[in-house]
Amino acid sequence: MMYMCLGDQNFGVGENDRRYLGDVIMINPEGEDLAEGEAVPVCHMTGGHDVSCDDEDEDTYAVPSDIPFVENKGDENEVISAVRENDCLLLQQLAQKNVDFNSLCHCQWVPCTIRVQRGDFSRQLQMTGYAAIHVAVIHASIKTIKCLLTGGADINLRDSNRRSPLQLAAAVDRLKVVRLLIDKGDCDNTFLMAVFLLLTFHYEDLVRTLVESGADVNLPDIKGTTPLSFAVGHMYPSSNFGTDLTIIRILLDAGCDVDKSNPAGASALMLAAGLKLVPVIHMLLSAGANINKMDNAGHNAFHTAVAGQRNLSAMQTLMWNGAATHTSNKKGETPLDKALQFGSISILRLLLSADAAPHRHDIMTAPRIVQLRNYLPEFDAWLRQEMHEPRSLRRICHVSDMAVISSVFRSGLFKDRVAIVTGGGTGIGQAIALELLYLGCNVTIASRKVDRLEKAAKDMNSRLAKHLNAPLPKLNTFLNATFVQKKRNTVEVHGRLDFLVNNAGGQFLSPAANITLKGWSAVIDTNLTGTFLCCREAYTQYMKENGGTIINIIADMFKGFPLMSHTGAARAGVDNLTKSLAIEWADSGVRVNAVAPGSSIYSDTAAANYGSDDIFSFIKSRVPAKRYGTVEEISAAVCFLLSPAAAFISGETVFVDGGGKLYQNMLDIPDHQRSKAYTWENDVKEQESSGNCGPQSKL
Ligand SMILES: CCCCCCC/C=C/C(=O)SCCNC(=O)CCNC(=O)[C@H](O)C(C)(C)COP(=O)(O)OP(=O)(O)OC[C@H]1O[C@@H](n2cnc3c(N)ncnc32)[C@H](O)[C@@H]1OP(=O)(O)O
Ligand SMILES: NC(=O)C1=CN([C@@H]2O[C@H](COP(=O)(O)OP(=O)(O)OC[C@H]3O[C@@H](n4cnc5c(N)ncnc54)[C@H](OP(=O)(O)O)[C@@H]3O)[C@@H](O)[C@H]2O)C=CC1
Repeated sequence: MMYMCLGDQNFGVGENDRRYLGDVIMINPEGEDLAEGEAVPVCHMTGGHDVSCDDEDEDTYAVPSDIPFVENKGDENEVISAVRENDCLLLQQLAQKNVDFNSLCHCQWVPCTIRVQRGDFSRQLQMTGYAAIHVAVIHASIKTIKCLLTGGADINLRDSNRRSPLQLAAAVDRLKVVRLLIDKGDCDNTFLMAVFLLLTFHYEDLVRTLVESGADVNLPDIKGTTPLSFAVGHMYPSSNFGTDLTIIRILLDAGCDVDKSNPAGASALMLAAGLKLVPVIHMLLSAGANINKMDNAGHNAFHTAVAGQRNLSAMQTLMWNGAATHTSNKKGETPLDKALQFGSISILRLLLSADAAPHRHDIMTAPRIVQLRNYLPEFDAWLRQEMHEPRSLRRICHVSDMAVISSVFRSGLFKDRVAIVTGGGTGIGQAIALELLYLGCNVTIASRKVDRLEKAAKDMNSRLAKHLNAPLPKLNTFLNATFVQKKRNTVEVHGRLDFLVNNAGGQFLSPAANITLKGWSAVIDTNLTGTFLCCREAYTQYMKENGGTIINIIADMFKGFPLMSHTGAARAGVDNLTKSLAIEWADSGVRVNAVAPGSSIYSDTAAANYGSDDIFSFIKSRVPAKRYGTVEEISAAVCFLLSPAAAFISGETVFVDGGGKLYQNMLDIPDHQRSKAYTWENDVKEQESSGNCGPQSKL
């Protein structure tokens, strides 16, 4: 099988990539890593040729002189020879004689390579099996090309590498020829070609113009490749930023069918998963891509990510978004089977942590795993433990299910006090509300969903009745139409407000680049503005005159919060607000503190917010304690800070995170070469290339 070389980057093409990429692959400028079986160039022309044709006048004879000629004169036909000579007269005569302008040269081909340099780009092009039109778009003048087309040359004719004239013209950077061919409008799926041009030369305007003029953005090429999968298939794994993502955005906005498959049944999401394009995966999922769509062989995107190996970040992203992690392909193989074949410890860890390995019986004895166990005693010990430890998150959740209630604090500690716990109907907030009630406090829980609040209140009351050997404190629920309204109501009901626990909050996972203004505002309003309003009302309505204690639940965003930038910003705001209020309101006897749970406090509702438990299993591996935190552990810290034992603590943030903040960041950064070192040598070179106009500020 021949592979077509269009670009300048190296995908490290594996079997899996080939299946999806068809006959299009990238190679690096040195031409390394060519696919196995590819023709070896015997004539290798190199050189820094700037072949831009911007000064080419279409009616002149101008042909970029520095494009190396395709060196193959074997048995080229007379049409090709005329093209090489730019002999329009001869071409006209041949046309009159009805000579076929479209015959491919089938001779003893000597494949040869043209290497073209344009700015930082370098690409090479292997020529085999071409016709006059292919030679023309590389070597001939515009006039000759027009002659050829008038004489019947097919504008869409593919060379034996299936390249169209338009692709070739683009590959050697003959911009005027590109424009001529596009203007002719006959090119096969011009839109797909335009996407190629955008990828290669950043011709964004061209794509936008075509979209505006109603191009069919879903039209596949003759091999069934759609513009979207073409774009995704040509991206480089570190394409986190910049134009590459712009392309996907343009295509999606233009109405590309996000799930359209190629003939192998593969969707753009599968390609992105196989190529480790995490930001692209996010974009496609946000655009509604079917995460569990299968190709003809029964693989879904998760299979593809596993098959791509070293694709942990892609696998994690898919897992967090609810991908099925243990379905079988048509051969009956699951992702775990692949991991066992590869003997990949990291993939195995990931699958086990996510309970994606139901066929455990064969893990210990899989040949590659046996080898690894023999070589790596630590791995062997870890695996043995994994095999014997119950791992289901559900089971962990049941442990924390608060069927019983207890507290390390003395009973009656908060007797007759009054608290508001926002978000008190679920997870952490419910645990705080329950412990406060258990310690004698009257509590109002508030949130958005009235049915949830009422169910929670009923449940909490019945549990308290079983476990509290004292009169039940009051438990109210309040549906917060606005935070302000909620506070008024509570103050009226109990006549006092000793404690405010701002626990309500949340967010959704998303790369920052994809967060809409509405989404950003929703998270900032809920977590930062909502907390501020609650604090303000508690203070102005009651605590200013009577004192009180406020606890703000934030999050461990102190190393940044990648994929949760909105909440990171909001919670950092609350962290600072806590300090400001602690000082401003100190003279009213108000203490204000924050509690920062690590990102590992499991509750059903928290997990449901992310569509699955996977995010929590992943996080566990990044917590020094190597376990989930419990809602009781957060509640205990809150009760301590509310208690007199913390009377001298204000403006503080207490981390309850198993040491997580000292350990790893949640996001692995893919390998990349986008960080350019500053050295004096580079600095001098840069000055020289910019015309040496003296020292320039870098700011
Ligand atoms: C590396 C990762 C580490 C992860 C660590 C995890 C640690 C943290 C754990 C926790 O915090 S657990 C607590 C989880 N619980 C919650 O998050 C509570 C529920 N959450 C929400 O209700 C929402 O997330 C909310 C946005 C905070 C509040 O939503 P609100 O009701 O005010 O607005 P909506 O009408 O629902 O949405 C408005 C707007 O926001 C955008 N948006 C909302 N959800 C998503 C989403 N899942 N994906 C993308 N965008 C979303 C969207 O623009 C919405 O507008 P419309 O499009 O609906 O018009
Ligand atoms: N679990 C964890 O690992 C971590 C949690 N946190 C934070 O701890 C707090 C509690 O989370 P957790 O218990 O785990 O998750 P939950 O999803 O169970 O809790 C979120 C609560 O907030 C309420 N809520 C959300 N938005 C609003 C709103 N706009 N107005 C009023 N109430 C709202 C929800 O109720 P309703 O839907 O009825 O409105 C729900 O009761 C949250 O702020 C969370 O972000 C921080 C770090 C880690």
